[in-house]
Amino acid sequence: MFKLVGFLKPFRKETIAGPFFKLLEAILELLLPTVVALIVNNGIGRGDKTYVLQMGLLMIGMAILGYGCSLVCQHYAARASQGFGTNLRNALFKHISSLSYTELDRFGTPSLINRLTSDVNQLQLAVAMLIRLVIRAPFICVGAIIMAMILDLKLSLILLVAAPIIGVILYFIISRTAPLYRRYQGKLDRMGSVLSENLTGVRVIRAFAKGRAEQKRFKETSEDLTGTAIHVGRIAALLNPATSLVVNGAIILILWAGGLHIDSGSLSQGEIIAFINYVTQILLALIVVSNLVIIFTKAASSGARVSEVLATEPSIADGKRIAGAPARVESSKGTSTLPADGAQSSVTPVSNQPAIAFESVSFGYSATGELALDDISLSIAKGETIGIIGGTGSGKSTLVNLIPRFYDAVKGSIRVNGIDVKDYQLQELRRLIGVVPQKAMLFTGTVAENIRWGNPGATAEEVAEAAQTAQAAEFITKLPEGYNTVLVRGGLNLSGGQKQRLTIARALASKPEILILDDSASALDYATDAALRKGLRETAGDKTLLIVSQRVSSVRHADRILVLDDGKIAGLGTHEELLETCQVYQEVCQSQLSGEEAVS
Ligand SMILES: Nc1ncnc2c1ncn2[C@@H]1O[C@H](COP(=O)(O)OP(=O)(O)OP(=O)(O)O)[C@@H](O)[C@H]1O
Repeated sequence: MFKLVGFLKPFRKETIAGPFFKLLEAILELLLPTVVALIVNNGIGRGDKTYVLQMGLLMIGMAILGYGCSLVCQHYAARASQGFGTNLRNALFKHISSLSYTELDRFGTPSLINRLTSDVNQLQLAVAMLIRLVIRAPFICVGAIIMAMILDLKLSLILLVAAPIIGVILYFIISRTAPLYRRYQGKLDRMGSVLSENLTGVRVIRAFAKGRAEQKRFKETSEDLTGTAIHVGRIAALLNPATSLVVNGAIILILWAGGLHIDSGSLSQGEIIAFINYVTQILLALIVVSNLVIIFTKAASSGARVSEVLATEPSIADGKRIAGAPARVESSKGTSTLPADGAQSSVTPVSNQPAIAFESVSFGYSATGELALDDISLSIAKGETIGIIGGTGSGKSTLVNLIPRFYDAVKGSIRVNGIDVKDYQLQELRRLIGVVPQKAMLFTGTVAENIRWGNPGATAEEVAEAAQTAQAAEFITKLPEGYNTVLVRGGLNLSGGQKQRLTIARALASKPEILILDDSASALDYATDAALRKGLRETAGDKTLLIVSQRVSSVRHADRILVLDDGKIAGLGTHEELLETCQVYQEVCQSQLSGEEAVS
């Protein structure tokens, strides 16, 4: 939590000067009732108009000066809070970008969005209040009590009794609202999650006519959130009336006791007016303090949520190997050295080293849960095309996600070009691998910009070539502006198959050594899928290709096919070999291909 204070460092001047000017304003405000008392006693009481005029002008001067001070403070508070918010948001975003899928899965997207937006906003507001009011309100409270004590010590004892009562009220409210604010933020995350599911899955919801059910689910989540907000609001709402009650009670007592003092001549009329003015100032300041308490209680829970993300260390960090430095590779045939050759890729394959090697790899998504991959050993030669097939949930995506270290294996090791993936700099490793995920994801921008995304230096010819291989060139040329057509919001204006082909073109344009297609041609018709595989084969060169698919037709022409079943290897070989030896593969083929197709 204290780490967050560091984000205020660049605004040291504002955080010191802001409260200083506010303090000047508060001093002027504290002096005003005394000036009023002087006007009443020395001016009005004695009928001295000149005195009243002079002191009146002094009051106006003090008010203008106070206003000026307040404006300067406001300016500093705005600069510091906005700057703090921007820096914190940027740092949080950068940190979130560095987290691995494991941490991102743990927090969940809606919660991270809430932490980046509403929690940072809450902290930003707290900073503004910190500069504008945190010093001023208590200063006015204490100052007004001191001024009142100077005026009449005995009368001010009433205030000294009222102060601890207010302290108890504040403690009662804070101790009850703080946990509720945390619960409220959690429920806000839950509502974000329901909202996000509904917006992204709107087509499915409509197709299944689940609109009503989803509206009901959203209403329930929303009402749950509202219930907590009302509950916490009810407790927090006690603060102002309770404080007012105590202070007004004190005012009544002061008026009663003050009246007696005036009668006895120990207090003047001007002084009692000043005294009541001070008590009113205390009341107003206490109302501000009460609201500050609510703002800071909320900010404390937001701060804890933001700090939790910032304190989360990415479980997947860069390896020891410095990008560009030669790497030592241990193999059964001895140790060789990988030369460093600059930014593009410092990893030069060592002869006889497989492009990818899994050695007794196991993986589970949670430390205690089931294994999604169990003891996988596999070696893929450079330039080889491997098809990966298996039922849903058999571990196909999990297996390929371990290669670019989206997740880390819990047991065993994975080597790329003979080097443990954990030894690579992440950027270097991921530059070697092009991944086309199951869900096509494009960005706002032109078609060409999207294809160039992984390789901004790609020439127009390279972009066209990648599109051609991905079977995207034809539909791109038919778009209104061809390669300059702007894709809106993740490619909303494209069909599922078109989006998939563009994501494949994007991966190809970055010229990876290893290309992983994770069920990324599922929306293509059989003819286009076949043309895509032909294009990939013709242009592959020594590129290693991993094709994950549910369709036998997509993998049957691969050099070898890996069959996964419940996280384990059920078979590995050519289509023909597996038809002979692997029962799982036979069953998949039987369910998809006619007898003739299967053996042809
Ligand atoms: N992010 C995740 N968190 C927890 N469990 C997961 C996660 N992703 C996948 N799993 C689980 O891991 C197992 C393997 O999933 P995986 O996505 O690798 O299967 P798959 O063979 O690619 O399936 P499909 O063909 O349906 O995409 C499944 O049991 C799945 O429920």
